[in-house]
Amino acid sequence: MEAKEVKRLMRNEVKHHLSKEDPEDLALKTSKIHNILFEQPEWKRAGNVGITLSVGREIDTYEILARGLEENKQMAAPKCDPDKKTLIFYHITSLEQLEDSFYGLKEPDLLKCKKVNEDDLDFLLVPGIVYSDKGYRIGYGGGYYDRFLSGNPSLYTCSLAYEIQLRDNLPTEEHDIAVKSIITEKRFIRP
Ligand SMILES: Nc1nc2c(c(=O)[nH]1)N(C=O)[C@@H](CNc1ccc(C(=O)N[C@@H](CCC(=O)O)C(=O)O)cc1)CN2
Ligand SMILES: Nc1ncnc2c1ncn2[C@@H]1O[C@H](COP(=O)(O)OP(=O)(O)OP(=O)(O)O)[C@@H](O)[C@H]1O
Repeated sequence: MEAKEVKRLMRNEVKHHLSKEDPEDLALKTSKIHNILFEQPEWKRAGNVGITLSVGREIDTYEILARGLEENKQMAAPKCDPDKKTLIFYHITSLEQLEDSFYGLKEPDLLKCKKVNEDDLDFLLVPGIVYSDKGYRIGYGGGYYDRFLSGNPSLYTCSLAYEIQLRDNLPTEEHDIAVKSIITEKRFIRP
């Protein structure tokens, strides 16, 4: 089977698994993950953080946004260009600067936000559905983050995941770029 097909199956399997989990259980795990994140030296040092706005069973990032703003960090969220499959980050200081976008996503409203210089980001939270302890990940299949990271190779990257999202032997393709760290409710993984 081709890597693409295996990725599709694994994505669906983990999504299904997540949909069966008890929301209260997940919320407890989320708070453990947040606490580990906020203790991380890279987070503490970061002045300019890129995050997505979580939807559905993704690990909550709204609390991360709030915490970052409290800690006087510049927080930035991406706007997708669905044709080119690229991401452009914009500074956000309030939820009022967000609007509903395609695919059920919340994205910055360009009329209300300033564009971020990619080189200024120093900490990027990378979303995904399935992860390996080598730092490889499977996302929604847009290739948005692989493309973004290939242009920003030295950026510090971190993914948040429940243990049940980890799998051994993820298929990898030439373009896949591993994240530098993964935080689960049980551990800090630095591949
Ligand atoms: N909360 C959140 N925001 C995020 C991401 C994310 O994973 N989570 N992304 C992480 O990258 C980007 C959005 N990723 C996307 C990836 C694919 C499609 C999409 O159009 N999917 C097609 C089917 C794709 C396919 O299977 O070929 C569709 O459903 O029509 C949309 C958004 C940026 N924002
Ligand atoms: N750096 C890149 N340059 C060109 N095409 C790319 C690049 N990275 C990924 N792609 C294309 O994007 C498609 C989707 O990639 P992949 O399945 O790895 O996405 P994903 O990691 O699940 O999604 P995302 O990064 O949006 O979370 C691939 O088929 C690939 O052709």
